[in-house]
Amino acid sequence: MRKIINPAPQSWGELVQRPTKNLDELEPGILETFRLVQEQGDEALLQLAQKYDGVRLQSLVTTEKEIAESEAKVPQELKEAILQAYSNIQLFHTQQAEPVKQIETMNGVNCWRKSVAIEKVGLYIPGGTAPLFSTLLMLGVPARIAGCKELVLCTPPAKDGSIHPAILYTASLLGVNRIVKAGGAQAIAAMAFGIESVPAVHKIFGPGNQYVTVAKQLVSKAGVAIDLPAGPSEVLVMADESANPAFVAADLLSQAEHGADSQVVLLTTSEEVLQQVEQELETQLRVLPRKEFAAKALENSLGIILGSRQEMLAFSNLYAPEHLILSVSDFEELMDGIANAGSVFLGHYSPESAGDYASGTNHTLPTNGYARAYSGVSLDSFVKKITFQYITREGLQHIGKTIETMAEAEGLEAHKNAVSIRLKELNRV
Ligand SMILES: NC(=O)c1ccc[n+]([C@@H]2O[C@H](COP(=O)([O-])OP(=O)(O)OC[C@H]3O[C@@H](n4cnc5c(N)ncnc54)[C@H](O)[C@@H]3O)[C@@H](O)[C@H]2O)c1
Ligand SMILES: N[C@H](CO)Cc1c[nH]c[nH+]1
Ligand SMILES: [Zn+2]
Repeated sequence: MRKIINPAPQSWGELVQRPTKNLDELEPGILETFRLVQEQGDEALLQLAQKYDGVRLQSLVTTEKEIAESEAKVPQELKEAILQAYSNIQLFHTQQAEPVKQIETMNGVNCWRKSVAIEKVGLYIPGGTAPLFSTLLMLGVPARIAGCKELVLCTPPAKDGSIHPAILYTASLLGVNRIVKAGGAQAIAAMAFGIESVPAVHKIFGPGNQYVTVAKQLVSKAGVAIDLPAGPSEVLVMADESANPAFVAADLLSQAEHGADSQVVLLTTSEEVLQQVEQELETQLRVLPRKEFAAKALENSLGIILGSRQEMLAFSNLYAPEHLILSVSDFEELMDGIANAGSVFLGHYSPESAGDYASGTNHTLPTNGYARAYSGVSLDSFVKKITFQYITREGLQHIGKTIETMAEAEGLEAHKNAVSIRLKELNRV
């Protein structure tokens, strides 16, 4: 972790840059993958599974038999945990449904807006280095609440060609329609363009590594909707003297272990806290199974001492972290000043892992500073909001002149006439 003491505000812009490769560097390789998928369909996915996942697949689509057999491979304790998380995520996301509210803007002019499900959605579930079945809950539960009809899932296969049983078990709970053994940019291309084994979808969801995230951004330029750029995980912790260094280190490592390209940031006003957290990082890292990933991510990470709580808040807002933990006393004082963050964890007993798995909030969140403008996945992500209007005869007489005047001023005579022709008829009656 790079240690920085009281950096001048002019240098903050550079400090908030993430260690990930930029779009220009990744784009040529990913466009080549798109070309292969568009030209060769299934065959390209089979070849790329061999190249990137080290597996020679017989078939891309998971069979009913594989799905049925997975049930017995998931321990009872894990099934119960998945069901508990499912229930909390369902409760939290169900509350996001907007009631249809009809507004009469003028007498007889009635307007309303209704959420209508996106029919075909593609769910990318990361699996390159860990089988993130929790992500399937985060995407599948709101998709089902919204009423999406067709759920297509893509996830990279293991070396033996299988999909992790917990992913298959969760997919069964959600009634996923098709489970495809494909990861990376090729999976995103397949869901965007459609190939023999993978139907084209209307919107692609889900987090992933840099390749997956850039691939999603590129298909969105080609007209397929995506949820948001949700790339390598990150967390920023603000810690004061009240923080427990062991808790802070554990939270930092929880996101560092996702991958070498993750970044974690500690902001503190106390040199002593920074030292203690560094010691804890060393101790906890030693016994971590994924220490290679975490150690690499820590090399790209920052420990920054700032002059005040307000400075910490200002830096955090500029950084716009995916996850923000306020490990400070009186977090209430800072809370309202948060302008940019994907998801916020308050106090000393709200570990980030709670949001990753089971508290109910969504863990598919904007990274790389996109939290300045994007929200994480929610029920809204799975619907279009369609507006309706019903204007009565009386209503048209009230609003007609306004429309005619504006249309005329824009020089759009046909627009004006669509009103005038009706008003003439109404005035005859
Ligand atoms: N922001 C969020 O909401 C969120 C949520 C969960 C996970 N994540 C992130 O998702 C990521 C998961 O990454 P992962 O790698 O474990 O799984 P992944 O499924 O995202 O990526 C694996 C695929 O990447 C492709 N790939 C690997 N190396 C490649 C290369 N050199 N060139 C081209 N393609 C290559 C392969 O096709 C492979 O199947 C992590 O970075 C994690 O932090 C983010
Ligand atoms: N922290 C990840 C989002 O950045 C989500 C996740 C899934 N499993 C564990 N963590
Ligand atoms: Zn996580």
